[in-house]
Order: sequence, then structure tokens, then C-alpha cells
Amino acid sequence: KMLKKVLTLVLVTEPRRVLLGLKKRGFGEGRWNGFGGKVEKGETIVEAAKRELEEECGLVSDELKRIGLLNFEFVEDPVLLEVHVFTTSLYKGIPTESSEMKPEWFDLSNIPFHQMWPDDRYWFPLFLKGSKFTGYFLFQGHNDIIKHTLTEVDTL
Ligand SMILES: CNc1cc(N2CCN(C)CC2)nc(N)n1
Repeated sequence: KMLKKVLTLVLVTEPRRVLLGLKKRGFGEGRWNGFGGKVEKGETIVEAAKRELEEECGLVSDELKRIGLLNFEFVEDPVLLEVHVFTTSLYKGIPTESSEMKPEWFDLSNIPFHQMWPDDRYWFPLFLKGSKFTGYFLFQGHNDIIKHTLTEVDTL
């Protein structure tokens, strides 16, 4: 049976901007993304999302809203990534560079999709218009999407 890794992704917004981090090392290195990581033993998914947000960019939020559930598979690697996507516009702190991420604000009309995971082009517009969504993306390598499904949902 396929191994499953549960991961988090947090997108911080202001009225006309979204905070993204440039991944400095590891999985997704060189790509802009929201903040997130693994869910450790003994913590809930939203606790993990809150922890990773603070670790990766120094922001603290107690109001993370679940907006998406994305499943990723890579043909070369038998692990399913189950990514729980959150957003918040209520936070404390100043975005601060960490060992993992270099944070920057992007105007909503200027999202650097060419320097992000290719699936983002599909689901980011749903996130930006306030929809909830579930999706599945089958990758070949880290750049090519062979197959995908994406559905707007009322409840996650
Ligand atoms: C494989 N495609 C991905 C992965 C991904 N994540 C984000 C969170 N990471 C911890 C793991 C990988 N984020 C996006 N936007 N797309």
C-alpha cells in the first residue's frame, strides 16, 4: 500500500498581497511557496501548520482557515504527499528570513508562477477567489504534471 506523508501549507494574505517564501534548501528548493512542513507525532495538522509558519517566517497566527486538500504523487517515488492548505489574514510579527525560507510579499496580480510548483497555476486562482478545493496531481519528475483532478468543494 502507498506510503502517505501528511504535510501543511500556509498562505498569508493582505488585501492585495500574498506572502510567499523562496525555499532555500531541500524539497522545492528555488521555488516560491507558502510556508509549511511535516506534521510531527503528537501534534494536530493545524498545530503543525501554525508551528511551521512561525519557524519558517516568524509569523504567529491563531486563525488558520482550512481551504484545501491536495494530494501529490510522483511516478518515480511511491509516496503520496497529502498537503493540507490553510490561509490567514490575522497574524502577529514581521516576515523574517529563516534557514528554510526567504519571505516576500507579492501583489495578487504578480504571482511568480514560473518560479513555483506547476500545480499552483491550477489551484491558486481558486484560493485567491476564496473557494475551498481538493485536488490530485501526478508528477513526472518535479516539473511535469501527467494527470490532475481539481474540484471546488463546499466542505473539506
Ligand atoms: C508537488 N507540488 C507542490 C508541493 C507543495 N508542498 C508544500 C508544502 N511542503 C511542505 C511540501 C510540498 N506545495 C505546492 N504548492 N505544490
